[in-house]
Amino acid sequence: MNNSAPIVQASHVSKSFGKKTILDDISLSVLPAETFGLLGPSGSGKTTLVKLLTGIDEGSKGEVKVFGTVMPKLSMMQKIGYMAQSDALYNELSALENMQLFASLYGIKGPVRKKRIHEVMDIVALGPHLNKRVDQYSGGMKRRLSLAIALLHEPPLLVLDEPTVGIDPLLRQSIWNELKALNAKGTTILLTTHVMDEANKCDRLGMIRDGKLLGVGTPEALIELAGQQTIEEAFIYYGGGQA
Ligand SMILES: Nc1ncnc2c1ncn2[C@@H]1O[C@H](COP(=O)(O)OP(=O)(O)OP(=O)(O)O)[C@@H](O)[C@H]1O
Repeated sequence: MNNSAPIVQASHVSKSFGKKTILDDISLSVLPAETFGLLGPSGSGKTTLVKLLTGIDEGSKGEVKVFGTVMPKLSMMQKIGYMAQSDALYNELSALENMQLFASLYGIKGPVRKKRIHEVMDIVALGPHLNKRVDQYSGGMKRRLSLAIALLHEPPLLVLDEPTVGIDPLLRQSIWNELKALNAKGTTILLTTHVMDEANKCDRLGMIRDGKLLGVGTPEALIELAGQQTIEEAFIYYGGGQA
């Protein structure tokens, strides 16, 4: 694989549940060290697509490659940090115990484990709450802990499903700063959002509605091509409506 080869490549991917088509012939590439945002309303198929791209689920048609490997492939989990939309946390354990559990799954041990846990908990501003049980965490704190777990094994690809839902604006800004710092160090980020101002922070966007990819490009290019002023207007335009 050369340096500019896509990190994620979806070719003509479709997914149906029964007779219902949820994703319809989606092709897209995520490039090294970019933040690629999947923007779409609730129910448009973002989570379903992300699950296919991470190999959690398999498409009905088409092919997904991550780092040049055809998915799904279990061993790729070492290279992917995945933050699901619903938090996969052990509520009766403390944050620290949750982190230790996930660290051991990734083979991170000893002093490295301790250092890394403190690093990622600082990123999400949960350092002072390390020993608190997760069932005493707020919804936003659980989101932040899930993000910290996704960052734990320093994966070269981060896949984040609605990472900043329920997080206050100040912390959201600092998480975005961190995501951009990770980009600068070479980490590739694929995230989903339905928030327009977050979409503007992505290097490139894929606009998705009713399981169809309406357009892919930089926010500026998508706005300009649509002859509109904002991402929101461009989204309506690509969806066939009047902005
Ligand atoms: N296992 C499943 N069986 C049947 N239908 C499903 C299944 N999973 C998802 N769907 C349907 O697929 C569609 C897309 O769902 P998906 O969760 O991918 O959307 P989304 O864009 O992530 O929405 P949200 O932002 O609300 O999470 C929805 O209509 C949903 O009901």
